[in-house]
Amino acid sequence: METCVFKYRAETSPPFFFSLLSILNMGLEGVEPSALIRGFLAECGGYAVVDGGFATELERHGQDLNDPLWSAKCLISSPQLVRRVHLDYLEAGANVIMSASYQATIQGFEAKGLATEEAETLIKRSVDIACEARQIYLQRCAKGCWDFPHGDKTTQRPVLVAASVGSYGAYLADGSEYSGNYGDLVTLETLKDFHRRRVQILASSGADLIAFETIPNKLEAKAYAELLEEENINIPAWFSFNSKDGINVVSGDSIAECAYIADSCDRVVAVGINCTPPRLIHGLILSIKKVTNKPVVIYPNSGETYNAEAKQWEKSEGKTGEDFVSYVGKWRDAGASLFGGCCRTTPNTIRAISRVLFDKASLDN
Ligand code: MET
Ligand SMILES: [Zn+2]
Repeated sequence: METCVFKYRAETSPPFFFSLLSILNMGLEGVEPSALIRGFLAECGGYAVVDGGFATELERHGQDLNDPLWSAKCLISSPQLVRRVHLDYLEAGANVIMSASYQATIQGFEAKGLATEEAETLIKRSVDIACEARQIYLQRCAKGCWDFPHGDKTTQRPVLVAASVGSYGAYLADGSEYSGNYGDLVTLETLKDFHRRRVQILASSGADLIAFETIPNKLEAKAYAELLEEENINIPAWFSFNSKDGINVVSGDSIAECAYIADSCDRVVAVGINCTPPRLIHGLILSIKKVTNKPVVIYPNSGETYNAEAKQWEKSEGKTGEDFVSYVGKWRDAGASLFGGCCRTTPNTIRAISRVLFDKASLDN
């Protein structure tokens, strides 16, 4: 297996690349996958920073993503902007950037008239673009062009590229991404067949891990876990669920049962929550910690609610926008290890999270 970060080793040679990434380069055979993420977290200083909202950041840059492909539309129309947004998150302090493949599906591209081969190339391209951004970023760091938001400027910050996988509901673009209700006709096999090819492509794309994001129900978590085993996927994965009530995932399935599915799969190295209001995160971390010792990843949305009729985001109760960063210390104390943002969070959110985690002064406050 080739991880695209590995080729930077000769140029940069930070200790990180000899430890974690040399293991990653060997694949998962013979290595306890959780050791990979723990090594990565140790290299990061105990906690890692994940990037922020990707699609909504493309929108902030003027893109109209009112399209079934959502952010994946920009893989065709604005690949430079995709790279730029990755770079903005790296510059803001992210240790993990997620590819623009969330809603990039073979079925979705084919519905736009693309050939299967073109669709597959675009999915792989999403990871290539993220890897290019990382290369540019690391080269700029090596030249000392950019200041690190934290830490020793002579040390390379570890950066992983995660290949994003959105749910079947995200592809349907019919609201089921946030209801988790696929109806009785959708079975475990339907979901595995839907995701299989994209997961295969992403597993051999050069990404360091697969981020299964915004998982709305137990069935889809089970489908991912079985796919990882059946296809012998040899890069690690994380499972991240979404919730509307802080108790269950959006379908009503219990977060404990969902987290247990993730815990039972050796290839899953972190479990968590994304695209969920910040005020619900604390309780969810505690519930997840009860069923797994795997690191917990959380990247809430800004706390605003999308009004589908008015086609706009509206303020809701609790802290929203940059204010939610004040919760980060509490989430860390509850046991989370990876922190970022989802929809409507920005590079400023990520910069602020990075400051809270790594700035000694703010930790003591
Ligand atoms: N990583 C994806 C994004 O920020 C997650 C979307 S959640 C609906 O675009
Ligand atoms: Zn989101």
